Formats: sequence, C-alpha cells, structure tokens
Amino acid sequence: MTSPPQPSSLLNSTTKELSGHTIHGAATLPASYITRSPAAVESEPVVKEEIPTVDISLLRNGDLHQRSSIISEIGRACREWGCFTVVNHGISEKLQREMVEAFGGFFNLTEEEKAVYKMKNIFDPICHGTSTNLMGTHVRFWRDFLRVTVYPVLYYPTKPIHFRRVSEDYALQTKEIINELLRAISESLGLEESFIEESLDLASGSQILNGNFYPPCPQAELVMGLPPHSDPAIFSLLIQNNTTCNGLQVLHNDKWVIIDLIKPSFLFLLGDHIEIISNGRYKSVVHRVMVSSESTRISVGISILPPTDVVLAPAPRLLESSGSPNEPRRLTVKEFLALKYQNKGMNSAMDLINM
Ligand SMILES: O=C(O)CCC(=O)C(=O)O
Ligand SMILES: [Fe+2]
Repeated sequence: MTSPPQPSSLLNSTTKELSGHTIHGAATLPASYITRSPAAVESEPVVKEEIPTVDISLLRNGDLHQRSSIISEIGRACREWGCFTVVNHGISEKLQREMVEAFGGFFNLTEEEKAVYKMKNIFDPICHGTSTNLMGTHVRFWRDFLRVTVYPVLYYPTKPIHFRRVSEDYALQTKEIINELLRAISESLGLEESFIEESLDLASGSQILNGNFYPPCPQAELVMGLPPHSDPAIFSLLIQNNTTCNGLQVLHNDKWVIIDLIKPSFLFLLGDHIEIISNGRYKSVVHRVMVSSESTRISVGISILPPTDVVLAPAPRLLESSGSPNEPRRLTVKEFLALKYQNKGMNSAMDLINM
C-alpha cells in the first residue's frame, strides 16, 4: 500500500489521483479545495423543479403550425430559463452511452498516459487538465476534464481505442441537431433562420467535445466540481453517465435547481454568445456542479464555437428596441473571453459588452 502523499504533492495531483488517495484514507483535502462553508451549504436555496422540455422532432417533421409552436417554446425556454431538456432528437441511447464511456475510459488511463494531452494553452485542440480555476484565483475545483476539437479536424486521444470512432459519429449526428436549434433560436428572435450561423461565421468555426470527470470526494459538501458560471459559448448539449449524483444545478429565480439529466434526453445550456446576439433578451444560464462522496459523475458536452476573430454584437434588428443609452461594444470572441476571465466570470455577458 502506498503512503499518503504530502500536501505539496497533493497540489500537483489530478482530481482523480486525489480521490484515490483520500477517499479510503485521510479525509482532509488541501485547503484550496474547500470553497463552501457549512453555513452556506445549510442556507442555500436548492430545489427540485421541472425545467422546460422541447420535442425537436417537430422542427423536422411537424406541420407549419407545430413547427412554429415549438419555436415559440424554445424562445420562451431561452428567455425564462436559458436551458431546457431536448427530447425526440433521434440520437440513440447506445451512442450517447458509448460517448460517455469513451471519456470514462480516457479518465481511467494512467496519469502518465493522460499527461501527453496536458493543457498548455486554452486554445489547444485537445487538452486534459485538472481542478484549476481559469479565472485565476488560488481556489481549486473537484474536476478533471478533456476537451477535444472534433471539427474541422478530428482530434482524439489514442486510448481508449474506440474514442475516435465514437466521437466522429457523435459529432456528425449532434451537428444536425445543433443546426436545427440554431435556426430555431434565430427564428424565435424574429431573425432570418440563418442569422446566427452567418453572423458568427460558423462555416469557419469548430465543434468541441468537453468531457468532465468528478470522482468521489471525501469532503463533498464543502467543495465544488465547478463554481457558478455561464459558458462562453453559443450553447452546449449535455449528457451524463448513469450515476446517483445529480450534480448539475442551474440558477433560476435566485434558486439552484437540481438537474436530473435522464438519457436519452440532452440538456441544452444557453451560452454567452446568444445572450449578446439577442441583446440580453435571452440569458446565458448560470450553472454549477456539486460532487458526491460516493459516485463518480461524468458529463459530456458538445458545442460549436465561432472563429476567435469574429465580432460578438447584438443583432442590429434587436438593438433598435433595446432602450439602452450606450452603443454596446463590439468585441471579438477572443477579446470577450479575455475580458470574461479578467472579470473572473462574475459579470453577465451583456454587462461585459456594455461596460
Ligand atoms: O458537468 C456538468 O454537468 C457541467 C459542465 C460545465 O458546466 C462545463 O463544462 O462548462
Ligand atoms: Fe458550464
């Protein structure tokens, strides 16, 4: 049996290593992981509530009336929640399971094998990282991640062996749903259906897979998998493994709503880019991740990103009626990301644009 590592080496460990070292032994984590006080845990409003559900088969196969009523439902969900459950999307539960298992297989490789993909730059097309907070503080979170660009070039870890085939199929099949949702969201804002696609030059953009790994944690109540944040993205579609831990929570009307992510549905999470295009009519959803002392949670998100030099700005048609006294700033995707990190993710996307 190996002896428990010293505190300094714990700080260089991945979350997975730390979980292995602590869960069966000493249950004390390095102080930088403790981000919640018992009093805060007690007093936070956490509730179970049903979030909107959208049947997207009706975008494809419904008659005109059904299609327009689904577009209104998508609009309402984006306005009131910034998230919804996507059902009847046509992707098999088998492919979803294989995708989650492929990420699980990667996270369970040895630390040496995973280190090949260690993040050097946040724009690396494939990168693995752990616990750190990109917002720049000395706080750490209970999560390992692997981010992989799957389009226009398919990157993949060489192990597990089936990662390549599964991620290629998954990227191809989800792309259709992503495109349908992009068109529906544009229409729901009263814009041409191709507006978002064209204004963000998505034909030159990329498609990204994000795998998150949250192993059991001995002090689960006091740590966070991910702190409250909105995604600097257009939107993501999320799935998770079969776990007893419903770790994801979204902020709605000042309460944290626990998300029960049941396969084969996807969870749609609206990101900052659409908040900006919609001139704040739609809000990117603030969400956070809690962890469990017993089970491992794996989540996989897929999203598309515009080229980093594309300008993020409200759609001109939505600007006229906004009533805002100032012209919003025109920031490129790259500048927006830098500003978001500079402000430690504390401001909404529209606040950053209007600053
Ligand atoms: O693990 C989750 O459910 C959410 C992950 C997440 O919020 C992210 O990767 O930005
Ligand atoms: Fe997120």
